[in-house]
Formats: sequence, C-alpha cells, structure tokens
Amino acid sequence: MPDRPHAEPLPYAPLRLEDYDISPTHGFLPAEPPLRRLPDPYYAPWEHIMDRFNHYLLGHHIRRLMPVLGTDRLSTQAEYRRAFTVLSFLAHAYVWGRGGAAAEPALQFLPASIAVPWVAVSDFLELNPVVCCAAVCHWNWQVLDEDAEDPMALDNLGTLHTFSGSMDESWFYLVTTAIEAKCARGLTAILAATAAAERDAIDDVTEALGHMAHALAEANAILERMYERCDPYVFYWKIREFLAGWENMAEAGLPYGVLYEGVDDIRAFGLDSWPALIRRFRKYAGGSAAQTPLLQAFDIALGIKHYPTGQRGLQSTVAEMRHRTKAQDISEAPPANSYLVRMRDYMPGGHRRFLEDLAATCRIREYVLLACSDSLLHMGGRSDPRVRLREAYNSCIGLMESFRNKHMMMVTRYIIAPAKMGPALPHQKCPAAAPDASDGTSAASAASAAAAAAAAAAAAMPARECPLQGGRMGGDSLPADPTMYPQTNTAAAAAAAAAAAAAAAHSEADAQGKGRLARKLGDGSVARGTGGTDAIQFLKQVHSETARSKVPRHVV
Ligand code: HEM
Repeated sequence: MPDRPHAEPLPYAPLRLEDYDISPTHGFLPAEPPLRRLPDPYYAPWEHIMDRFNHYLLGHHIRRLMPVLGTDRLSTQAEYRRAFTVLSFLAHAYVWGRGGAAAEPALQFLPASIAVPWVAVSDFLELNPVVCCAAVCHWNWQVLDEDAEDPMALDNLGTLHTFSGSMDESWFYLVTTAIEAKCARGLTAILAATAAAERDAIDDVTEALGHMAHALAEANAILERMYERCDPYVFYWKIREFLAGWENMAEAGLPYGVLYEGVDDIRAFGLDSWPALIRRFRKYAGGSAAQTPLLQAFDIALGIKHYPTGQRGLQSTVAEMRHRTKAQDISEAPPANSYLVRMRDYMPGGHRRFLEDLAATCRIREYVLLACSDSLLHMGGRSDPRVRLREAYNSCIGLMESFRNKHMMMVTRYIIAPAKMGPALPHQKCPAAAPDASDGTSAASAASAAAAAAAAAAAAMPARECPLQGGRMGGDSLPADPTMYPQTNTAAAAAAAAAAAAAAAHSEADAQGKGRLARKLGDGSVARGTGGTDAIQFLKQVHSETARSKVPRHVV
C-alpha cells in the first residue's frame, strides 16, 4: 500500500453487506419482493383501504376512513416495511388529498390512527415518519414475470401503489427501483475495491473499479428512460404534491409542519398556549431519490466530497493531503453538505450505518492518488498498472458526473419548465432532451443548457403544439379554467385558500396557506425540490464537485 497521509493506518475490517440489511443481488431493495398485504387479518382495515386507495382518494374518503390499529402484531422486517409503505400512503393522502374542488387546505393534524402506528413502525425501521424513497421505490414493487431472463429489468417491474393511479407515477418510482437492482453488483464491487486497496493489490482495485463503472453505466442508461413513460406535466402537477413533506411548506399551507396526534401529546395545551403547541409540530422533508443510499455509497467509495451549499471545498489531491498532514488538521473532518447528511435520517437504520462504516473504512481515492503520485513513481504507458488504475477510477467519476448531468437536465424538464409554464397547458409534447454535457467543460451550465435546448425545441414546434411559447400557447395566454384540475389551478387554489384562511381558527397558519407545492413560479422565484433544496443551485454544486474529483494525468 502506498504511504498514507495519516500517521497511523486506520484499523480495517471488511464490511459484509448482509450485516446492513443489504442484498448482494438486490442492493438496497429487499431480496424478496415486498409483501403485497399484511398477512394478519387484524390489519385488514388498512389493506381494505389500500385495495381501493385511488378510488378513496379521488372520492375524498381518505380523510374519513381511519381505524386505530396497534403494531404489536407485526413480526418480520417485511411486515414492518409493508406497514410503513401503507401508512406513508395513507398519511400523505390524508394531509395533501384535499376534499372536493380544492375547498380544503392541507391538513396540519395527523390523526392518531395513522400517527401512532406510523411512528412506532418508523422507530423500528429507524427512519423518519414521512414518505421517503424507501416507502415508494424500495418497498413498493412487484416482479411481473418471475421467469423472465432479468426479473428486475425495468420493463418487468410494477408498483404496488401510487397516489395518482397513473402509469407516469409507477414509472417514476420504478426507474429508481430498477437502478437500485442493477447497481447491487456495484456495491459488492465497492467492498472488493476497498479490500483490494488495503492489500495493495492494484490490479484487483482496477478490476473492481471496472465493475463499479459497469453498474454506473447501467444506472445512466436506466435513468434516461424516465422520459419514456413519465410525462413532466403529470409529474409536476399530479404526482409531486403528494410526495411533499412538511418542512418549509408555509406556502403550501403547513407553516408549522404537522402535528402527530396521539404521539406528541397535545392535551396539555389549550388555545391560550398556541405558541407552545406549535413547537410540537413535526417538520420533515418530503420524499426524494436523494434519500437513496446508492449514490452516497458511490460518492463515499470514490471519495467525492460534497460541501455545504454555496461553499467550494477542497477535493483532496496528494499535495493537499500532504499539506493537511503537515498542518496536523487531518483529524478534523471537512464540512459536509448538510442536506445530503440529513437525508440519511430518511433511510433505514442499517443502510445509514453502512454509509457511516463505509466512510470509516474506504480509502480507494487515497490509494489511487498516492499510487499515481509523480513524487512516488513516474507514470508509464497503458501497460503501467497505475495508468489503468487511474483510468478505471476516472471512468467511474465520469459516469457519476454523467448521471448527475442527466439528472440535472431531468430536474429542469420535470420541475423548472412546468413551474415556469403554469398548469393551464396542454402536455402533449416535451422538448427534446439536451445533449449530455458530461465532458466536464460544459457540465456546470447543464441546467441552463437544458433550458436553452428546451427553448430551442419549443421555437421549432408549431405554435399550437408548443407548451413553451408563453406568448402564443403558454400559460399566460390561456385563461385558467376553474373547472379543470382545481387542485392545481392557481386561481381556484388561491381563492379556496383565501376562503379557508378567513374561516380558520388559527389565522396565522391559514393566512400563509395560500399556495401549493405544485404552482406556477414567477420570474426570479426559486424552484425547490421535495427535499426542500434550491434544486438547481444544489444540484449544480453536487455535479461540479463530482467533475472536480477526476485524478489528473500528473498528480502532484
Ligand atoms: C423526474 C425525475 C426526477 C426529478 C424531478 C428529481 C428531482 C430531484 C431534486 C429536485 C433533487 C434535489 C433535492 C431535493 O430537494 O429533493 C434531487 C436530488 C437527487 N436525486 Fe433526483 N429526481 C428525479 C429522479 C431521480 C432518480 C431516478 C434518481 C436515481 C436514483 C435520483 C437521485 C437523486 C439523488 C441521488 C439526489 C441527491 C443529489 C445527488 O446526489 O446528485 N433522482 N432530485
């Protein structure tokens, strides 16, 4: 092993995926398909609602049909996961599934019948009681043809539940599910590369990096398929709202978050102690694929560091590692991106611990940097194992960069563009995807490039078909029809919210509840992810930190 920048090598013990509830074949998905129902008939009332979930949501029944059930009859991990998914759907339908014609605002009080079992199940699984990637993507799938050559291929998967009942929503979840399944071998490769680096087995590190690259290439290919079956209009106006959490949601009618009745005792509070009561409201970010441990595992494995948003941090080069060694500040961990760290609270406990333990044991990037350091050895041609090592490592970085580039364009098309266009628009045509700018030179402006490409595609479309040309067919030129999609009709929604605010007892909360997560954004407004980030600023930084992690030809 090349010299470490640390005075003493850290003790190394190989990690085993099974110890973290990770499957060698399915990665962060369970190895067996998730339960379709809870076996104990005691839970029939929940399952009965789930059998007719979309009908009940459509008919505004979810707010009325809530039995109170305990969790002591759940026994296996699979049952707890099923319960978590069921309760997540019920809870978010309850809070966001407004009564007829946008007449009701989001609800700030979650009844004990949902809150009590949901918190108990969440405690067991060690994650926050709010919808998350695990609930809708990891524990919400089925295999269509079990004899298929690749049972976990995207086209062979179905969802168990959706909020909207649309194929678009199923596809949105299943793209993530299929990526998780395909990358399972990448996790095994990460552990193999880590162990090989410890043994100083350079060819084995290179080979394992090759397997990691293979997994990442598959993830890239699957990600691109999002456009096939998920319409940006449907995503933005029909699906996304249900995935919202209750943090930074004042504009959507939840200024304090949500109060979990029966869990966070409110009996002691009268109306005169409203300030004390609102401190008991819970605030959680909404569901986002940022909650998958997968990308964080690859970041850790490759030593890609993410710094607080708005800060440009050091990516360790050999010189920097040495400088920091001299400065004796290596024990001080660099500041991390707090959003990404916080997203770990939305992952099951085992997966979160895997990331922590991987970070404590994985030294692949250091190994590559030190092996390729000029001061140690002069790099030869392709026959030089260090050249192949660097290439294999950089190819992984390039694929991570490409994934983030594609993802950023996706966010532009699925969030930024619909938010700018407004709801009263036809959604038959999407602008062509912008080319992948992952060569590292134009990546930093990927989002604006995507927006420009979208605008160019829009300009080329006939006026009547073009959803992007606001002057002719755009949101501003079409009067909003209050009878159509009242949930997302800004005029109707604003009127309904104003009426609700006037009628409500807690005037401050309701006065702010005039907007929606899905709404048209004016110029200069920031588009936020369901996780609450300033989406593009955050994603641009994460992308450029990835691009900067490549190991240059001459390491000094
Ligand atoms: C229509 C598709 C998608 C949209 C609109 C979207 C949107 C977003 C947004 C807005 C963020 C910023 C964090 C937040 O506030 O939520 C984010 C982060 C993230 N998303 Fe997505 N996402 C999509 C699909 C996916 C898929 C399929 C994956 C893959 C598993 C994924 C993985 C991630 C990751 C890992 C992050 C954290 C940032 C990073 O590590 O690069 N997303 N996404």
